Amino acid sequence: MCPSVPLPSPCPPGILFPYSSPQLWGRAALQPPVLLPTQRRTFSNNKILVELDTSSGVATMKFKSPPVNSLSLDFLTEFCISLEKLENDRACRALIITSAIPRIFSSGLDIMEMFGKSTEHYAEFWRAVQEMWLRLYGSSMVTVAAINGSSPAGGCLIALSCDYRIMVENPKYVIGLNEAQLGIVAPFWFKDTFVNTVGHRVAERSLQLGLLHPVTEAHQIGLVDEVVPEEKLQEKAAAVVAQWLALPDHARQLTKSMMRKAVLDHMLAHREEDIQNFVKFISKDSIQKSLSMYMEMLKKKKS
Ligand SMILES: CCCCC/C=C\CCCC/C=C/C(=O)SCCNC(=O)CCNC(=O)[C@H](O)C(C)(C)COP(=O)(O)OP(=O)(O)OC[C@H]1O[C@@H](n2cnc3c(N)ncnc32)[C@H](O)[C@@H]1OP(=O)(O)O
Repeated sequence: MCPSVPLPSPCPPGILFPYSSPQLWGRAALQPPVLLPTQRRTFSNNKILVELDTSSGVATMKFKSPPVNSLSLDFLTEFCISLEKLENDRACRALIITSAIPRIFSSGLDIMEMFGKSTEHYAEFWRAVQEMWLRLYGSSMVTVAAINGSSPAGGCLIALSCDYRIMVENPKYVIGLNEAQLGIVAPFWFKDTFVNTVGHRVAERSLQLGLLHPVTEAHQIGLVDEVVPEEKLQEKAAAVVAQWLALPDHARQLTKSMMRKAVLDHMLAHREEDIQNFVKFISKDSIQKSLSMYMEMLKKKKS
């Protein structure tokens, strides 16, 4: 597996020698020595911007879907395509997810995708939500959420699915699984992801009350790992990634898989049933009414 490569000393600049240091362990290190003409690769669509620094193996993904980065079917599709590209890119070992929209990380699932649509549409939408979670929670990359704004429900799920969460210190920002406040229910795999992060008791109370936690409280309950001033966010995220990348990828990845496997397997085993449950639940008149009232409330809040 591990080729023994004679290392010149010092290494010529711009040339990557596999296994030369812990920082080079992993997918990037499995490649033969290569010249690095450019160190940055960028790809973008109208919802998401991704920049991969091929020298460090770290990609930064920025959500840029105004007004609030809501997770529409289009957004989820672009998100999954971006994740797949990075996962299959041997030069990429870590991903930082953040937002380009001021004050909002993501407003969660796009409520309009769950309102007044056909059962076929609900099924397609829910499959896309599942796919996003399966890819992110099951990612072999180091994943860090750099949360620079509010992050309710599906937005919180994205953060929870990462390996580490850093949130900007701002009394106006909130994060949590607030589904109960909308008159809907977080599905079992949202709940499992939450429980795996904050523990059963905290999750039970927070979910039943549909709480959106201010940043300091989110830190206290372990929903976010660190709180930093806005201007330190990217620097902190890079430092955390460097710490996690200092370990050999295979050991970290196998450990991650061991910790998350039961929850991922459970969802995969019940995927079709979960879609049917979602479609049945969301199509109910009472649920449609709750969503409609919630959207009204959001609009009234503005005026
Ligand atoms: C028992 C079996 C169960 C099986 C499973 C069944 C159940 C289903 C589970 C579904 C899980 C759902 C997960 C979700 O993610 S639901 C979405 C939850 N999200 C929210 O509650 C956030 C709502 N939004 C806000 O609180 C605020 O908008 C804000 C994000 C804090 C931003 O505030 P602000 O900057 O003041 O902006 P506005 O409120 O003025 O919003 C701007 C426009 O964006 C629209 N908007 C906001 N959020 C959403 C959204 N999530 N989806 C769609 N649209 C959204 C808002 O209405 C404004 O639109 P307008 O300009 O046209 O008025």
